[in-house]
Amino acid sequence: MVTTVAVAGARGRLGSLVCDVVDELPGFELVARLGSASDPQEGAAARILVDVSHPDASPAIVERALEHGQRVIVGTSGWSAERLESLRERVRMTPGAGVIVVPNFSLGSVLGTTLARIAAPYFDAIEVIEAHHPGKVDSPSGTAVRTAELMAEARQDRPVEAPFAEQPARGQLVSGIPVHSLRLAGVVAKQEVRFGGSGEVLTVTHDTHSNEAYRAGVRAALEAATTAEGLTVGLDRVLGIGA
Ligand SMILES: NC(=O)C1=CN([C@@H]2O[C@H](COP(=O)(O)OP(=O)(O)OC[C@H]3O[C@@H](n4cnc5c(N)ncnc54)[C@H](OP(=O)(O)O)[C@@H]3O)[C@@H](O)[C@H]2O)C=CC1
Ligand SMILES: O=C(O)C1=N[C@H](C(=O)O)C[C@H](O)C1
Repeated sequence: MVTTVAVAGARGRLGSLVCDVVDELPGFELVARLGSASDPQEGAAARILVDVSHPDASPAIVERALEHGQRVIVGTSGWSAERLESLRERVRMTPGAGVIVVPNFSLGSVLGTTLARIAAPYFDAIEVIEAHHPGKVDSPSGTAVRTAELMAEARQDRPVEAPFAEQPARGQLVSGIPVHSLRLAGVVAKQEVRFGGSGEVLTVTHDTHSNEAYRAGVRAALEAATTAEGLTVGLDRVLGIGA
């Protein structure tokens, strides 16, 4: 049986890669390439809706897909812990619904976040620096937000040291952890988590050099979406890393 797929944000940087992956994946068929001007009903018959659009548009796109009874993969940023909590409740109330939210489809990135989460309880000074291409519309990145939230959770919300955090140049506090965003020509995506200790600094760095880094994760999410039920968050969960 062929699994039909619609992609919201199909003409974007990530969307065009997702369309490529669907086209080359046996057993899947791309039936709708949706953009900001598409009729909301277009693609409603597809089994899976992949949302890789815009953080402001994503909640309504996901809600519509759930109303259509579609399985959903979300790659769009902006899904903070708070947004995910209401999505979890929405999915719980919808028998048979399956939603996979993947803040970052790159294996290296998700491993970097896992390592940062492991280190977080052992250092009281933590800062995140993320850099992206200048076309990125949001900051901080979804990956940085997710990493900060997971580190805070691993510390059982024991606050980090963030002296002078009220000064604008000290970054934006996410779950109490300062996050600094750079938007620079020449960069695709990069994240550093710096842990300050007594006489030492540990840095967990991940560099994305091209969108190809997302290909395997997109493929894994598509395969998982055919059977996934409930809300799954993170490529680590899709791949069973650290499970
Ligand atoms: N999870 C991950 O690994 C990754 C996530 N991302 C995230 O994915 C999102 C998209 O990034 P990127 O591809 O670089 O962005 P782009 O700006 O290149 O593409 C976004 C696309 O979304 C479309 N769009 C905007 N609003 C809507 C809407 N209401 N319905 C349908 N389509 C819409 C636009 O369509 P149109 O052209 O028709 O206006 C545009 O083509 C961002 O949130 C980004 O952070 C990016 C890379 C990796
Ligand atoms: O916009 C991007 O490019 C990316 N967005 C995601 C994010 O906000 O974390 C994932 C990756 O960093 C690339």
